[in-house]
Amino acid sequence: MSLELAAPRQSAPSVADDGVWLECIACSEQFAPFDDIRYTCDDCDGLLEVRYADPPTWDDFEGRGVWRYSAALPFAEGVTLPEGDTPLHDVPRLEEDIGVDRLRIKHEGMNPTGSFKDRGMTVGVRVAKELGVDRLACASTGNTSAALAAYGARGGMETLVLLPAGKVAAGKIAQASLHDARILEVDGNFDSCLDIVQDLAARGEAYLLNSLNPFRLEGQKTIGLEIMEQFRDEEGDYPDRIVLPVGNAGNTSALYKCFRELVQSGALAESDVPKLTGVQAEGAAPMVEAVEAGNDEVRRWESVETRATAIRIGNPVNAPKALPGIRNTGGTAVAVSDERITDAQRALAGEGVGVEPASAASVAGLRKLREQGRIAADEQVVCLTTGHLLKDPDAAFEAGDDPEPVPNDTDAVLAHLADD
Ligand SMILES: Cc1ncc(COP(=O)(O)O)c(C=O)c1O
Ligand SMILES: N[C@@H](CCOP(=O)(O)O)C(=O)O
Repeated sequence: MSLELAAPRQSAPSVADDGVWLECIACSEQFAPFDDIRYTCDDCDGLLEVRYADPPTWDDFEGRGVWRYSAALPFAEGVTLPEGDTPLHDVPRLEEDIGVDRLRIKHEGMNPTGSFKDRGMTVGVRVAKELGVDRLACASTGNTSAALAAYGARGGMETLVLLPAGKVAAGKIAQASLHDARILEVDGNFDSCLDIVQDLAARGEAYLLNSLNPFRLEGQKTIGLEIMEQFRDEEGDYPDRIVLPVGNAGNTSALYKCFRELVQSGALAESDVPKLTGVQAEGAAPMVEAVEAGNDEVRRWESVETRATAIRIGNPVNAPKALPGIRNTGGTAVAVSDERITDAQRALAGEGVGVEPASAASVAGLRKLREQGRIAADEQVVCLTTGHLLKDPDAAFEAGDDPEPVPNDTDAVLAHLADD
């Protein structure tokens, strides 16, 4: 395994604010974190990362939720609902059925707005306040818009969300609507919505809070910190592998950064870093294509389709951060059919864990990789489930059984039950 992780601690450059700065992952140019609004490098347009002179160790964390990890974040507190502290479920039947030594489900659908995006928004909206911006904006397949709307409302700020028309699950639009976001439905896919939001941001019309914003990923990094602490406390060890759905590849990037910082601070041995394993739907799998072909760049897919609308994404903007994360941790990537996703959604529901289709992709991917022999039976695995079942009620109805009409009479109900 070549982690390229253990870069020595850096002393803070002159641009740093309280030991925090932004650094381009392509050309290493450094920037002050809050003197100006930027999402990418001024010089080469590369992706930016938040860097710390002093990444923390386990003893530096106290409290609960995302802000337990404030020592690993740019601020001590944020605009909170609060978020994080999500369950790590055991799923014994699924574990046995798939055939791994341990299987745990980190259910991010249990965040306040029902997805992991809340972890990013609590930090991102805090940064927006620091920068003094007026209007927050995002492109979204649904969950980002729900989270932005809620956290924007919490922070008393104006929010604007651009959604691909007809391709966003009902629960998510309902959330954005009630939390008072201005919702624009674009006649295009998610990737074209993001192109427009990037243009608006470049023209100074809005502060972009998609995962291209490096501060969003700082909040999402806490998924990794929580998994490592919870798994270690319950199993006495760290997981061998984390399997997660991939859309814009923000979580893959955030988890990789989490592990790099833990190794940097001495909190984690390189050999204990879990293998990051990404799963995409077959109809929207540009990252899988790049991993399988050994490419350093991801080709944009202009046409994408999957029932898992949350990961219906053809141009993962965080690919330059996420591809090294998968490769350097010894992970892999796999594409799964919509049928496999629905089967996994049912299997999780059968263990009491209700997730939306994109979330079930992680379990579908794990099963496929086990069937192919690409994951060993002795592995301890955490699957990330990213959004709650109620986000997409239509998909839940399609995957579940139909209600049975019965007369308004107890004997008739008993007769109906006996009929089976
Ligand atoms: C429910 C859900 N799962 C997975 C993803 C993919 O996450 P990422 O974009 O961080 O790869 C998204 C959104 O992108 C999502 O909304
Ligand atoms: N699934 C996402 C797509 C946008 O991803 P982001 O992490 O870049 O905001 C969504 O819910 O909109």
